[in-house]
Amino acid sequence: MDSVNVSSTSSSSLKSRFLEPSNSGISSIKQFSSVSFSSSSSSRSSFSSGSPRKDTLMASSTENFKPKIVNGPAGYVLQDVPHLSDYIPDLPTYCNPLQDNPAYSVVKQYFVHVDDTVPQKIVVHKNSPRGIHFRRAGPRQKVYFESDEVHACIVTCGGLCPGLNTVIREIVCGLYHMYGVKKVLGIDGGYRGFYAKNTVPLTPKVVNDIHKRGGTVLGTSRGGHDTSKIVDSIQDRGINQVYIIGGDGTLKGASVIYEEVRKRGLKVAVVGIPKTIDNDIPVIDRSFGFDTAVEEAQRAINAAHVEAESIENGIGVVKLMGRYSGKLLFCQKP
Ligand SMILES: Nc1ncnc2c1ncn2[C@@H]1O[C@H](COP(=O)(O)OP(=O)(O)OP(=O)(O)O)[C@@H](O)[C@H]1O
Ligand SMILES: O=P(O)(O)OC[C@H]1O[C@](O)(CO)[C@@H](O)[C@@H]1O
Repeated sequence: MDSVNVSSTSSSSLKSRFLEPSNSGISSIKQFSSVSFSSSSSSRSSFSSGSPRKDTLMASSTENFKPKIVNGPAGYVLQDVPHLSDYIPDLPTYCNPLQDNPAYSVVKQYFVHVDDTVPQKIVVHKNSPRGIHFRRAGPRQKVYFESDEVHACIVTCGGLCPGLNTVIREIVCGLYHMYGVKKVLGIDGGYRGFYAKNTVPLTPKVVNDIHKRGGTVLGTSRGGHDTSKIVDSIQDRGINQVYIIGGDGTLKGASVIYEEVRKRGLKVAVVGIPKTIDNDIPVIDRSFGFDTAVEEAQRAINAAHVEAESIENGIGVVKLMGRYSGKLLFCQKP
């Protein structure tokens, strides 16, 4: 599926992707699913708490990657994320602009407390350690950038997944309307777009209708990750917030970009937004696009079922995406 999607987007220009309607994300799921092959996903499926995607991420992260572990009482472990304040001393903070937003200011306790964390395992025994926790996502009362100081960029890498354009749109509209950020740049065609391609300014007007289309309006690619060239480009363009949407390879790429940013002492926030059509991310219930993938796969299965029923000894075989996860398969109605 990935190769079908990537080649279909990489041949079109950044401008035409914004102008022309395309359904490449969803229709290519159909396209792939309607080709019949055998399914082996179920034999490799895993629903254990130590999901393969997470293990892969942890084990094969970049050489320099050292997890930030904080131990607390009763066996509490926080597997933390790195922060600008780890390497930039005395970083000033500012009040979150959301506090003046009429839509939010009336809601009490809207902000996430800096010490809020989420447990990996919800069920624990009375005497067992409290276990691994992750930082809770959400808006903080204090932020580290002033609105007019922010120059953000967004890049999409790896294979397609339904919902990529919605995520791009939400970042742009969220930054504009909620945080008063006016400078957001789209990077064309994945990581290599940082140094080899065009960029496009993203505004709420530009992204207004993109959530109705499949694929990614920014284009995507595999390969082309030259860390120092990417960080040179970030530095040259004065970018200080980098939103990176992609799978495990992309997030390993984000991790090395962060390492380089840290090494150079830059005030640049690197944000990884996990994309997987396989829904194999622990802790969260659903990764974006998974429900659409389930629905579209169901259509292919229904079509194969009709075909198989219509002839004597007919067999319909549908191969689904899912690699070691198998969740796409298990969510189908028989
Ligand atoms: N270990 C790594 N270090 C730096 N960059 C990487 C690494 N692995 C992958 N990348 C870069 O990340 C981008 C996307 O990687 P990849 O093709 O593996 O897709 P992915 O993000 O895993 O998505 P998918 O789930 O669709 O495969 C590519 O530009 C690739 O060069
Ligand atoms: O091309 P490969 O290695 O078979 O990988 C395909 C796998 O990649 C994904 O598209 C994304 O993880 C899976 O859904 C799919 O099973």
